Amino acid sequence: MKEPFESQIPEFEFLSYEVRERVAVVTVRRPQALNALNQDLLFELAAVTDVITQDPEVRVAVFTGEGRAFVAGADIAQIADIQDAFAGREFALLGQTVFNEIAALPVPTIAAVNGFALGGGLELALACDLRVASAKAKLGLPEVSLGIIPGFGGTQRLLRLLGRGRALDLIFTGRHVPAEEALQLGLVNRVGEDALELALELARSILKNGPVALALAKEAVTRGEGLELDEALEVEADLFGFAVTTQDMKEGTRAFLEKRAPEFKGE
Ligand SMILES: C/C=C/C(=O)SCCNC(=O)CCNC(=O)[C@H](O)C(C)(C)COP(=O)(O)OP(=O)(O)OC[C@H]1O[C@@H](n2cnc3c(N)ncnc32)[C@H](O)[C@@H]1OP(=O)(O)O
Repeated sequence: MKEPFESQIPEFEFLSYEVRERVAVVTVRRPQALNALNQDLLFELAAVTDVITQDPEVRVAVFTGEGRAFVAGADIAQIADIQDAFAGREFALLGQTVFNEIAALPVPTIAAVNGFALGGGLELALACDLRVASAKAKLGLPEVSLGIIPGFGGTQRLLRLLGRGRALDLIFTGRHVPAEEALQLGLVNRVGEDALELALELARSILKNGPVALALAKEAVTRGEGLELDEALEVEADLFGFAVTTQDMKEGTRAFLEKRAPEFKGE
């Protein structure tokens, strides 16, 4: 007999994982250190991406933090112990690999920024597709204040999201950007009282749509980002071609013509 999926979920020390109405909620739980990312926590984040990918229930994933921080960065005590350039590069590559895995998740991902999202914390949020923040959240890349640079993808993902001028403003000053300003900059998509509630509300509005179409749309945007426009448009056309072959397309178009809500199966 097949084991229920829940029994295959590993025990996490620094994370909790739960699924609420098809939304996976991953909560980073190391509140005594403002959820700073030590190496074990990074390994657990990598493991949880496998869980999300394999969990048949999950259609959207939300990442958030326990207590007053989302994630206050990589663990500064561990960084202080790094002895040479090789080990420093390995540390950056570890964080980049884990965040690449999060960025490559097939389902839409949302960072619910409930408090400080600094350094590696903002880099985690930047690896998600969308970011929502509570009004009290503060976001930034303060690495230069420690004599280092963002190393978990921040220099590249912030550049792509905000453009060179605004990215370098945040990277050079290392300042903590308040949520309202982050909204104006386009660093976050929405601001409200409670980041998790906001993320779940956003997830609900995504869940109404065709699951395969969501994955294909994410793939089109992701693959197109690094290409010339003509090549990127070819990728879009190919993925559109795939979308029209799905059961979800048949259901979505039929439901429209029959003036009823679609019932997508993700096939
Ligand atoms: C490649 C990636 C590189 C990086 O990510 S480098 C790290 C970038 N992040 C930062 O530079 C932020 C560091 N943290 C802070 O600046 C402050 O915290 C805050 C402004 C976020 C909050 O300040 P306050 O409210 O005064 O709290 P508190 O007493 O500083 O922090 C509570 C406990 O949390 C620990 N902690 C906070 N951030 C980190 C961290 N990133 N790494 C390791 N520990 C951290 C502290 O040390 C302390 O611990 P204790 O109570 O034992 O003194």
